[in-house]
Amino acid sequence: MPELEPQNPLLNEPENALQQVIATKLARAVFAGFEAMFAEFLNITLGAQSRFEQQQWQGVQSAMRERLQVYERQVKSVSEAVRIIAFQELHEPLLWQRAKHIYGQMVAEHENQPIAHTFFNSTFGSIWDDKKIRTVHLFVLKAKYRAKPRPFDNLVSRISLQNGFTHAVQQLIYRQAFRVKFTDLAKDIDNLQATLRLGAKQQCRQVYELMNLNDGYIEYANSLFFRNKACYLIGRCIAKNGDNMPFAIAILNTDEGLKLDAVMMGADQLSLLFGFARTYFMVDTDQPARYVDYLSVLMPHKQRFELFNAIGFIKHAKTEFYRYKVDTTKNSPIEDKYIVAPGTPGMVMLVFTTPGSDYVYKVIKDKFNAPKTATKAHVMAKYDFVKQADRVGRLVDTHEFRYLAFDLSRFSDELLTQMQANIPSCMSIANKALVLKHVYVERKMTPLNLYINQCDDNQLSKVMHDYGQAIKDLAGANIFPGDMLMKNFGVTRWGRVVFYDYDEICPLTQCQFRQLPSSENSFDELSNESYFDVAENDVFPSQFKVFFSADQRAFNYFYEQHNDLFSPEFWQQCQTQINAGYIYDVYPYKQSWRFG
Ligand SMILES: Nc1ncnc2c1ncn2[C@@H]1O[C@H](COP(=O)(O)OP(=O)(O)OP(=O)(O)O)[C@@H](O)[C@H]1O
Repeated sequence: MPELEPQNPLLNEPENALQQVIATKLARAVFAGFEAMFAEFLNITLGAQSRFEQQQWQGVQSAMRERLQVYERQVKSVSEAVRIIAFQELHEPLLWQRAKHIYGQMVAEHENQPIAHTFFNSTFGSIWDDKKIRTVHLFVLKAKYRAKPRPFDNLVSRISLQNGFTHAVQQLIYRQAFRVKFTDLAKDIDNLQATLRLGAKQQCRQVYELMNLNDGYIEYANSLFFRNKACYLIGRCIAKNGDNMPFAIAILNTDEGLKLDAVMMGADQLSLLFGFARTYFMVDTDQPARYVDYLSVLMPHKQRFELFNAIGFIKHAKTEFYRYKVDTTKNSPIEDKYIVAPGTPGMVMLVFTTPGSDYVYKVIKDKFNAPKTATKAHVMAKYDFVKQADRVGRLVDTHEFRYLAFDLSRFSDELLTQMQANIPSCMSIANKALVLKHVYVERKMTPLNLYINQCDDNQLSKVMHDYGQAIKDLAGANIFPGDMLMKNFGVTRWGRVVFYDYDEICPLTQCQFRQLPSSENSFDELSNESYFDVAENDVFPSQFKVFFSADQRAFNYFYEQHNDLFSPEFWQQCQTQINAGYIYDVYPYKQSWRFG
């Protein structure tokens, strides 16, 4: 056990010897919980390769859900232990300050110190009333809690180009050990090396020249990245002068065997793979923070919290997000105020952002506008459902925060008025801070209903194609958005359509898709009352046309490409496949990038 620093003023009082003993036990319990959490998380992750090799696609989905439960389960178990250990001193702030200090020393040299810090914060948060939590009890903002980038040399391997680029590419693939064989490795390697050469020629001249001179090397991450039905080999081609081109090679396990399917090159293409609407990767490493450092080198514009999130450390990602939020607010001009998010105001959510921010904040309203009848708990359950779902690149990831503090001076008057009217029970103002008791944070996009106003014909056709494809991808993943109006979808900076309004979302298999019965009496159809019985889960695809009532041009493009969505048969067929256990292929790269 590390010695406590004598200079700590808290520890100089002899009468506190007992508290010191208890604090040490607390710290040890939290540390043991952290290690147990990490081991359990890792064990699930370690199974990813086997599941991939055996094509256990249902198992992939359930492992993903299972892994999402690990952290909270361990926090719960530790907090139960801690309640016994701390007994009547459980809510003694000084005890926790001591425990934090001891814990800080215990994990000072730990490989995963940043995540261990977050675990302490979570345990503390699960015991204390959120209102009483002060940053002095947490590892959050101070510079000393922020991990500096560390070397990642032991996470990667390098292959010299001295025997030629093609040889190095061969080596890169030969070194990957799988139980399943490649169907046509020679062809795959040929495709891969030709595509990498072309990519380097277009994106990174220095790398291209050295490929031709057999100079430089290929570097790759020793751990593979698994997600859904694919596995990714990630690395970069590096020229002698340090210029480099990152890549991610997609490997599929088809019925005929393994196959290299595509390669993404350059930070922008890799970003698509690590996008915020995708499920988390399984990366079998016990050094996740260093992996984040490595990924930051490959994708410098991705924030650390996005990368922690991408590899499944979603709770620690929240700590990192909080730091990012505080820093960006501090560094942004004072005029960059919080305003109501552009677009159609929600009936359920109050949504705000700043013009310069990449994020929106969503708070559930105290009362929902008609015709919404759900409850707060119901809406939260829907957001939870999405968190557990395979988001297939079409559902924005959300991060749930409690008691998130904002700088009050940054709120526009209009937004404050709206907040006071719509979310009074969820906000409190103290001194210079506005605190939200519960808020979701998600990536900002351009709402589709606004996006189409700026589109020329070509862009409109493209985005309508992707809108329909988004609905189809979701259907394939057993998700029915419920409300498919354009205002509920956003367009990313890559032009991808992603859904973000979750209060009516549900499993596709729970819906009943029906043909609209034709009326025997022509007056029936004009009546305001339904002329046939409608159950709560009935859906009439022919009525989806109303989503476009405001824009005939958009409807025409949509209908041209996706008229199957207007018939019940399309949806029923999806249901049959889902019920038969089929899992659709969803590629995080363009069809045209596939090797074929
Ligand atoms: N991720 C996002 N990026 C940009 N704008 C967003 C985002 N999420 C929501 N908005 C904006 O906020 C509005 C309301 O959000 P959302 O649809 O989630 O709320 P809601 O109350 O559930 O809506 P509804 O009334 O349709 O149920 C959207 O119409 C859009 O203009």
